[in-house]
Amino acid sequence: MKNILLLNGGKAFAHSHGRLNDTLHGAALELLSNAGFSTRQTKIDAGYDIQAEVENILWADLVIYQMPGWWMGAPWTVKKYVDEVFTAGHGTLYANDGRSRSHPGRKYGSGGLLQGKHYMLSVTWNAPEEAFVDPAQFFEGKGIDAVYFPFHKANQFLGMTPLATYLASNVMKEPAVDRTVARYRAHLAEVLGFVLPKGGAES
Ligand SMILES: Cc1cc2nc3c(=O)[nH]c(=O)nc-3n(C[C@H](O)[C@H](O)[C@H](O)COP(=O)(O)OP(=O)(O)OC[C@H]3O[C@@H](n4cnc5c(N)ncnc54)[C@H](O)[C@@H]3O)c2cc1C
Repeated sequence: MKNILLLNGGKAFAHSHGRLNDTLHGAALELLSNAGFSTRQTKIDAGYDIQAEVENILWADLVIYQMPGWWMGAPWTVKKYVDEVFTAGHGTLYANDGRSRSHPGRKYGSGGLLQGKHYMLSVTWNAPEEAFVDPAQFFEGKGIDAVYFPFHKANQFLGMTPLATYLASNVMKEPAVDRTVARYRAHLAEVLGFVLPKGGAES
């Protein structure tokens, strides 16, 4: 894995200020560039060229989505990015929906052209960790990836495979930004298989 596209889905709106997502995005960009990866970045809320984003995804071996949890999923700006960029990628990001005329009921979702590439979610939530993992709490113990099931499936429709999700929870009541950034750096080093530079270990 060499080329990494970092998508910053942070946005200032209501009680989200976008700063934590900017901070995590910036920390990842710095860490991964220093670790020798080639990086490109897009701040979605600042605007983007749809065709250039298709090219960025084709260039990338890994796409990282940094975004806040808004109403149980991705912000509308990130959903719009997916709708615009993935749709423009018909013929390059995906060939078709994967079915054949002889078996119209089978293999839906297998027409992606990005086999061998990966994507990763890094998400910030007001909800505490327990809300995701405890069967008695709001998300019924289903975990963060169940909450993002359609978002995962959109990326898998292109043929990409997920890397482990990074969840920063309780970020409004207890931001603990230094610890959140340190955990994220450790997560990136672990999933990408490199050693954190000295002083960069989880605190
Ligand atoms: C429309 C909407 C819907 C939402 N829906 C949900 C939902 O369904 N579930 C849920 O759990 N949450 C929900 N939220 C909350 C949302 O997930 C959080 O507001 C968001 O994750 C915070 O990310 P941010 O980048 O905007 O952080 P910010 O608002 O920028 O920062 C969060 C805190 O961290 C501090 N901080 C950030 N960066 C730094 C830094 N570099 N140094 C020091 N301190 C820093 C800030 O001062 C603040 O206290 C929703 C929010 C909105 C606006």
